[in-house]
Amino acid sequence: MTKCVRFTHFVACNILGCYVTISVIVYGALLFAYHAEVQEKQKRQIDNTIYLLIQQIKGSSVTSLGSTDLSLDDSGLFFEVCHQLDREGVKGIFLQSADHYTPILDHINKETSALETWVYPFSARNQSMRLSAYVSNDKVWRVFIHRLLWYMGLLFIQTAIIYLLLYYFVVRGLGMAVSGIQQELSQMNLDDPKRLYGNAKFLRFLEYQWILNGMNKIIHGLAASRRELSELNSQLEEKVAQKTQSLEEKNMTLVQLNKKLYTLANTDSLTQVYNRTRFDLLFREHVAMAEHKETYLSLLLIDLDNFKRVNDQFGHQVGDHVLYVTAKLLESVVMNDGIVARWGGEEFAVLLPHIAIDQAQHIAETLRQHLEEASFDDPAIHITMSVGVSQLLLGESGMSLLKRTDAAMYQAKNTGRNQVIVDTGPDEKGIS
Ligand SMILES: Nc1nc2c(ncn2[C@@H]2O[C@H](COP(=O)(O)OP(=O)(O)OP(=O)(O)O)[C@@H](O)[C@H]2O)c(=O)[nH]1
Repeated sequence: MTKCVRFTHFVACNILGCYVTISVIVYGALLFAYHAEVQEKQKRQIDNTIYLLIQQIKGSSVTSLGSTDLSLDDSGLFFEVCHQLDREGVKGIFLQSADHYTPILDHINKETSALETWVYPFSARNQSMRLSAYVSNDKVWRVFIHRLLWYMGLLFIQTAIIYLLLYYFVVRGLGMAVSGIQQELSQMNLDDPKRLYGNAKFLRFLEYQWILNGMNKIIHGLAASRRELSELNSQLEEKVAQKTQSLEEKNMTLVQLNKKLYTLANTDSLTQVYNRTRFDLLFREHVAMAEHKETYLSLLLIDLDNFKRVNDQFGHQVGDHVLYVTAKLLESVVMNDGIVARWGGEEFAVLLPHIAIDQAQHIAETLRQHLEEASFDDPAIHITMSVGVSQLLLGESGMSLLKRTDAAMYQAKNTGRNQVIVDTGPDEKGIS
């Protein structure tokens, strides 16, 4: 808005400048004409004065204006006219004969006798003389300057009125022109831009149309860019979503593979119970925990009896199946009370945290009975187990526990198989 006002000033100043220049020229011409008119008027006035004076003094009628013929006899009259004109402020007085043109002003103010001396040469020649006079420049200039001031005042007032009118109409016009656009812009929706029409009153001005066209171009350009940007954005979002989905799928696959890897690393592939590596780790952890918290920890080591015969008699595949069924049987009996692992070959280990040796013995006996009674695909298959049972003693190492349990298991093997041998400590051993 400030810029508009400055522009208004610019326009107003230019128009006013032209107006003032033209006015000065017009007023100058008027003044020039007036000057000539004043001079003419003054001349007529002087002539009139001279005429009246002569009439008054001479008492006779004079026919011509502007010049007065005087005879020598009128020399007295002549002096009186001269003095009277002098009093009126007439500066230039000329005495003119047929061949002579003499300014006599200076002589008027001198002694009358001197003037008479000066005039007499004319009278001696007995010529008629013509008296001419003009008004002093000072008087003309006074009138002229008065008129000039008057014109200047008039010019000033006109300029001020025009300036105010211009200012009012231009500012108001610009305001109205802009407010039309402003209103349309405030309701503009860049997703579906309408064409700007502005204020209809100002459409006949080219500049206004140029501005509107320019703005319409910019707005439509903006809307097009916005649409492109939005399309690119949605494409980008789609791509990101696709990538994310693919990454999630890969991640899922990775998690599953990781799980598989973990299972493979920790599980025996045939029996699907923990393998020896995993069991060793769990065994160390539970021994440490039991020592630390002083809780029970019992261990069963199981060896299938005469398993070689099963292999030899029914084949390795059947042997494998028997191993698998045995592992499932162990798991079903132990459930969450312990950890079942394949110790190696046809041997299994069962770790029983928080379980004392009596209960461990009971579990071992249950296992033994279940396997003894178990039936396989071929009814001819009959399998039993020898079990060694022991409990971690206070201050005992894991290795010692293993050795004692292993020894108990071998004892069960060597003393008839299909039995449970309990190792309660360094001194005592029990058979069930
Ligand atoms: N089918 C099969 N057989 C196995 C597997 N691992 C070990 N064996 C067999 O288990 C048998 C173990 O035989 P031995 O060490 O003589 O023991 P045993 O025949 O059970 O005799 P005792 O232990 O003295 O009662 C061998 O024949 C091995 O081949 C296995 O994963 N699958």
